[in-house]
Amino acid sequence: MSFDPVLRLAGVTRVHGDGPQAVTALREVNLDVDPGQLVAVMGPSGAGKSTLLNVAGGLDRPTSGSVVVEGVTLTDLPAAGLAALRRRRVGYVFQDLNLIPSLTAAENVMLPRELDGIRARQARREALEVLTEAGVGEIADRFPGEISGGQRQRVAIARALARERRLILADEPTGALDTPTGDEILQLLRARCDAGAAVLLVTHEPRYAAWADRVVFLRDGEIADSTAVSLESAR
Ligand SMILES: Nc1ncnc2c1ncn2[C@@H]1O[C@H](COP(=O)(O)OP(=O)(O)OP(=O)(O)O)[C@@H](O)[C@H]1O
Repeated sequence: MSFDPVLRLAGVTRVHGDGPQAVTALREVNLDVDPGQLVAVMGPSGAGKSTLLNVAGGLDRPTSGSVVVEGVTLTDLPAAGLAALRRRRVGYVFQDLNLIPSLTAAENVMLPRELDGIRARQARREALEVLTEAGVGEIADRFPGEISGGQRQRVAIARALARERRLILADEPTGALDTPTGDEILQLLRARCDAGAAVLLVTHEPRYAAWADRVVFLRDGEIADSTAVSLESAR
């Protein structure tokens, strides 16, 4: 197993827009996330948390600085290479979930694998496995409109965790879930971490940050503080 960071941000600055409207969402951010580490990102609204996640996963490009995922510098990759790397190595859970309404839960989970040329049967087997792990195996053949909000959230988590994605990026994955369900989602992320993945989790909830190994506080696009968590008893 390699001990290099799964994710390395070096001197990352992201300016949205230009001229007088320009907003510096990230300013010279340096951040490493090692295999097995869960890093929580906290900070006030507008601090740059979502921008940080988008840049880390190659959905957005930094204005300057570099982003390296498992030794590959995203900023050097052409668009096609970047898309393939995102599908294979990076799992996302977005606030708005982004499930495709015309596909069943299993098909939503299978889609990125099939885009990578994996046969449907194998992709379905993997999807059922990870949906079961996320506690929603029984609704695999239902459409997003036919399941509850909490179940949709678990399907989105399952999609992010499918196969050996090594970098999981989660933006408020517990959303409006009740506390027990939110705790279960955190348990799933934590288990993936313990199996060697790196997780970057944006959360406003201190109770969820307690599951992290480290909490990074962003303020005005800068890392204002970075604290190791040793609250084993809080989990
Ligand atoms: N596409 C964009 N164009 C212009 N400005 C943007 C864009 N995306 C984000 N911003 C600005 O960049 C700053 C950081 O936004 P970001 O969404 O990263 O913050 P956040 O910490 O995730 O906020 P929240 O907790 O409210 O989701 C904000 O000032 C925001 O208005």
